[in-house]
Amino acid sequence: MSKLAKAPVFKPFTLALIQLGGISANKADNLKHAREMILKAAGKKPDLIVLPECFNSPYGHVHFPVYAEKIGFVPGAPYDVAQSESDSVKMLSAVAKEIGTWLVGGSIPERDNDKMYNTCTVYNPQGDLIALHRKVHLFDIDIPGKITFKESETLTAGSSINFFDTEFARIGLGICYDIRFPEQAMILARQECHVLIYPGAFNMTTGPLHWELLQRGRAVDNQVFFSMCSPARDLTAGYHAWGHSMIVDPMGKVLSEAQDGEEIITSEIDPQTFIDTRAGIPVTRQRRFDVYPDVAPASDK
Ligand SMILES: O=C(O)CCC(=O)C(=O)O
Repeated sequence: MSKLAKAPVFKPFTLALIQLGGISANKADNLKHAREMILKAAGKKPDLIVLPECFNSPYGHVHFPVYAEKIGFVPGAPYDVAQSESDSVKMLSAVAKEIGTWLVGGSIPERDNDKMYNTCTVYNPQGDLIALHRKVHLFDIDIPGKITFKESETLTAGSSINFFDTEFARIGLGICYDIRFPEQAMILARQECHVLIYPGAFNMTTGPLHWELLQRGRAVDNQVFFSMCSPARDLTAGYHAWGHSMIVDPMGKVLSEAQDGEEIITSEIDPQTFIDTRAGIPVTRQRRFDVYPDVAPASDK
């Protein structure tokens, strides 16, 4: 791994999550509504806006191939949005530029040759597509009588850990089921991320028990801010999302939480909490790499 660039100085900022409702079978309508909600969120003057997992498509195997878009992003290379074949990328880029705000574009089904991914794209306030994360851990679960889902029937897993730098923080990315793998969050934290953002869509079985627990757990383990943004619950849809989009601080305190309908929530992200947590409970300096293997990036050793 090449040496990591130094993380930006962590500065106060406002984070907004859009718990998007009304995701229908019509992609153009979904993009139009997402755009309207981004404009509405911008009225709260946030520095960073987040959309939920699978925001342009209903969630399900039958839908992924129909809604999948070619993005063609190559990490480290400039991306020309004007040449993009993705309507979602074009909309997100244009609206990020229009409002002059950082935007984490939830996720969409992405097609790359014969493979499909669950993919999150990130835009700077100039509208440039600057980062992309493909869900690393596919949602394959089977809880008899409750929920069976196998994303791997149609999707391919991503194979990289991703973060991006803003002028106020280093922000790590994951998508939904990725949260169940503490290693991913731990590596992002070791790569000096201050805030981890995972668009997600838990369900009515695992949501009530695990949604908050996992976010508070990852926040406390890593002493970072942690946030998941869900679609609103729609009982007429095939997949019933849990909702409850949430922002958690490094002490594990829930700063803001949505209910289950369409809603925009915001929180002030205060670096002092990050500093105080790490000073008061100094686990970042108490690790016993003599007892267990180090997971820090090789370049840091
Ligand atoms: O882990 C869970 O319980 C839900 C995960 C999920 O819905 C997803 O990855 O899309």
